Amino acid sequence: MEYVVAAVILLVVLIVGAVGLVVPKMRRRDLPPPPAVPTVPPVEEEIPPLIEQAAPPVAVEEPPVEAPPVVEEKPLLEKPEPSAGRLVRLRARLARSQSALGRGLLNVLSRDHLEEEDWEEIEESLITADVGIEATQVIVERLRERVRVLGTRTVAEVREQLVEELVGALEPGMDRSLRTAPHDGRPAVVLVVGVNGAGKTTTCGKIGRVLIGDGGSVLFGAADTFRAAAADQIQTWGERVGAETVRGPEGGDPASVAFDAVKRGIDTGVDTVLIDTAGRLQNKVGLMDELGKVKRVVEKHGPVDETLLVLDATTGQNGLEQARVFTEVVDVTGVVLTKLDGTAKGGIVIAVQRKLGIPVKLVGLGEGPDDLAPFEPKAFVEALVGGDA
Ligand SMILES: Nc1nc2c(ncn2[C@@H]2O[C@H](COP(=O)(O)OP(=O)(O)OP(=O)(O)O)[C@@H](O)[C@H]2O)c(=O)[nH]1
Repeated sequence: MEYVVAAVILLVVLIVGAVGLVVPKMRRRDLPPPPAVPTVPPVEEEIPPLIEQAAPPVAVEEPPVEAPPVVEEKPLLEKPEPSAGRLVRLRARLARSQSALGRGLLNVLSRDHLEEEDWEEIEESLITADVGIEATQVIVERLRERVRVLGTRTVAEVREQLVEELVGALEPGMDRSLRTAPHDGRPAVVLVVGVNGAGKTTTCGKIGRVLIGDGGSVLFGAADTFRAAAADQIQTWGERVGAETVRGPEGGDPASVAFDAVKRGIDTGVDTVLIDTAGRLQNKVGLMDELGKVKRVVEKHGPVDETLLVLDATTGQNGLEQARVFTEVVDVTGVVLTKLDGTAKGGIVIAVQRKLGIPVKLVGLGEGPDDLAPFEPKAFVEALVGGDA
């Protein structure tokens, strides 16, 4: 029995020993291989922030730094030339009239004896230059008389007398000043009227430049609402010299634009409000309705100071008929004769004044922005006749 117990114990010891040897080996085989690289915790990549955080304010007091002045970018403004002496400067623009009228006249006047047909020739020259039949007859009659009575002989003398007669026909005593100065605490109001294409919008812009050139301030009212381009056109003129333009919707009520323009002019304190009107000459009643309303509405602010009629010199005597309609509709206070540079018929100035009884106050002598001059009878006639001034 003792032997059996000892054998069992021996067996148990042997089994335990064998298991103890085998199991650790198996365990070692089951384990995953150790990582090849020793693990370092991954470093997260740093993404730069979109908005840099301002550093926390430092509580150190620093002397105040003056901010640099803000330079506002303004468009370069043009500085129109003053009106004085413009006509003399632009006299060469009357070359076409001068060669047609002046040279012809001086040629006849230089003849030794002025016979009947010479006087007829002089008469013809004046009529061709659009002086008008009536005015021509008066001028020639007076000149003839002077030559006869004074026994004038030299060309220079006859030229001088002719100049005097032409200046006389232009009634140099007429008031040609433009009423554009502010008064009674409000701006002067100028209406610019005339048929389409006469140069009305352009002239309105040029007048604005004349006034600015002479030291005033202006505001434009684009009351020609029938032609969209007219409002753009006048606005461009204004922008070039820093003048504001009040405009309305295309096809809108011209009277309402004119009213708003004058109101704005009063509010901003400009010297003159220039209103460009539409000149559709469909019929007299239509024109009267349109311009009459503009005038009535504007006059709610106070009377219109100046109504300038723009006439195209190249339309000659025909233009005079159209002009007459305007004078019947509105109280025209002055005429602006445009495009005198494009015609040989500069004598139209005399006819216009005589027929309408209204002074020519300004003349257009080109398409340039400053090609508008105050009308001076003596300087104009001298340029027209040419020769020795
Ligand atoms: N040569 C010359 N051209 C001029 C003169 N005045 C105006 N013009 C030209 O005449 C054309 C007509 O001028 P606008 O001012 O548009 O005429 P408008 O009367 O206002 O015409 P609407 O706006 O249609 O009523 C333009 O080409 C001007 O440049 C001038 O004194 N001499």
